[in-house]
Amino acid sequence: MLKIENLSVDIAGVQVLRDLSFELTSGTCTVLIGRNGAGKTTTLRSIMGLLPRQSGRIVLDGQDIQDRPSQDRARIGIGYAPEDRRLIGHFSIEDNILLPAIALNMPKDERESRLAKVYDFMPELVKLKSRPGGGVSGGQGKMVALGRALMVADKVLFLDEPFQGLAPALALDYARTLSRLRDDRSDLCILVTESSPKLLDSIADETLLIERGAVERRDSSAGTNRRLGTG
Ligand SMILES: Nc1ncnc2c1ncn2[C@@H]1O[C@H](COP(=O)(O)OP(=O)(O)OP(=O)(O)O)[C@@H](O)[C@H]1O
Repeated sequence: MLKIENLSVDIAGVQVLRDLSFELTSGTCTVLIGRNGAGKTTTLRSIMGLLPRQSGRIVLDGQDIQDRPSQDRARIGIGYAPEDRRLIGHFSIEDNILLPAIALNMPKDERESRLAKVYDFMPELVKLKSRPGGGVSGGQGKMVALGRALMVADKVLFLDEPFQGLAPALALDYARTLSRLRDDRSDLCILVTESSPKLLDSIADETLLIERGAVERRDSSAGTNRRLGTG
């Protein structure tokens, strides 16, 4: 379980996240919905340790991780696919997928067994593996970015606006892949950000709304929004 407690983050002297608190549970998919500029990317980047926080705790399976260096996030099992896919154009797709494992100095056996699991789960990546990173479409790139995040995502998977710019058929494929992942991986907390909830309605176990850097939980059964407590 990942717990975010009272996270506040300023960027350039402006408060962007305000006392944000929420929890992610293993085996579930949480969707963080918010309009442009609401703070979705800032939330993920802050949890990844890529932005400094003013206050707040980040607790993974009972351990405080907020003061650990950002490069430790992958080591402790958090996979992250940023909004811009960040594939390296002159590396092969396979090397792009392997990048976090290489960065962590993972032993070759482990790297290969993790890669085999990613290919098992996403066989469409096998066909692309020899292509250069710069030689795939936007939608294929999103799949590669998901595979790369899965290389290290033992506990948590963050996907930042994965549907943005995807054609409807590819978006449906991506949503199906996500749905399988949610069903297959009871050990994984999944957090997906989106500006529109439509595609994710069927796989969201919980939907959080973020507005001007503060989070609300949408209680779909009651049809109301409830501001999350700050304690
Ligand atoms: N580098 C920066 N400098 C100044 N302000 C920033 C910076 N990065 C983000 N912000 C501000 O922080 C707020 C939240 O931005 P963020 O990118 O987290 O939103 P978002 O919900 O992910 O939006 P989008 O859907 O457009 O990606 C916005 O008001 C944005 O202008």
